[in-house]
Amino acid sequence: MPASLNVTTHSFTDCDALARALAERIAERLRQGIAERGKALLAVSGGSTPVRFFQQLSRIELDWPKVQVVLVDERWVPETHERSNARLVKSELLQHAASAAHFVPLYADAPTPEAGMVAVRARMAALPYPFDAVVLGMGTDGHTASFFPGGDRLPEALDLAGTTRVLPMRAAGAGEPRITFTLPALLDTQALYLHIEGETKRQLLADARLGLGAAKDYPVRTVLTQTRVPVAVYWCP
Ligand SMILES: O=C(O)[C@H](O)[C@@H](O)[C@H](O)[C@H](O)COP(=O)(O)O
Repeated sequence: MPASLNVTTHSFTDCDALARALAERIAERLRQGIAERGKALLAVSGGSTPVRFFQQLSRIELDWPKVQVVLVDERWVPETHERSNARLVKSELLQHAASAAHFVPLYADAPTPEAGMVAVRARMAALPYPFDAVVLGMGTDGHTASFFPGGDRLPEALDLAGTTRVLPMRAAGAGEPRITFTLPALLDTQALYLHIEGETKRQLLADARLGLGAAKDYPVRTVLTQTRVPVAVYWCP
């Protein structure tokens, strides 16, 4: 499949409409997973962008007890920390109808991601892959998940031939140490979404897709140019 055909863009004039449409799309995927195999697995991103989408999805009725939710990446901080993605998922997504879903954290109570890795790997190995849906975000430095420019394990995380599912990641732009699903692990999915908002990110993504200037080295480019799974970009201004 030519790379250009692998990416479709869904543009919305208002971000609430995007959140509703994406939530409905993901709910449909989860329902399909439950219908086909009695359970569903969803991976979501942290950061600030997904809040409205989480709020919409949390109110959609479906068989939530059969849904397991994970994060594509996590900052290595306890759930009580304001930068914890788990905290965000619990307060914005696992509410209302979705409070019956089962959240599986990427964080373990250990001082470093390396020290917690055995526990986290075992937890993640027990999940029912493939994902029914993976929803990525993107930073203005071109990172997605914890695939940060200059990340200490970036080549390993992006290696499509790799077999490791989760990795620690450290990078100057990442703040605290992180833990992230690798790209091949995230591509083990029925459907892949990239949710971005704002003109800056739209332009950056376009540049990354075409490999223009500095954007040719942005980690998100590897997601856009892979041909294993189509990418549905959801964008609003
Ligand atoms: O933990 C995280 O930071 C995320 O999972 C990360 O990959 C996020 O999707 C981007 O940084 C976008 O973040 P914003 O939505 O805050 O711009």
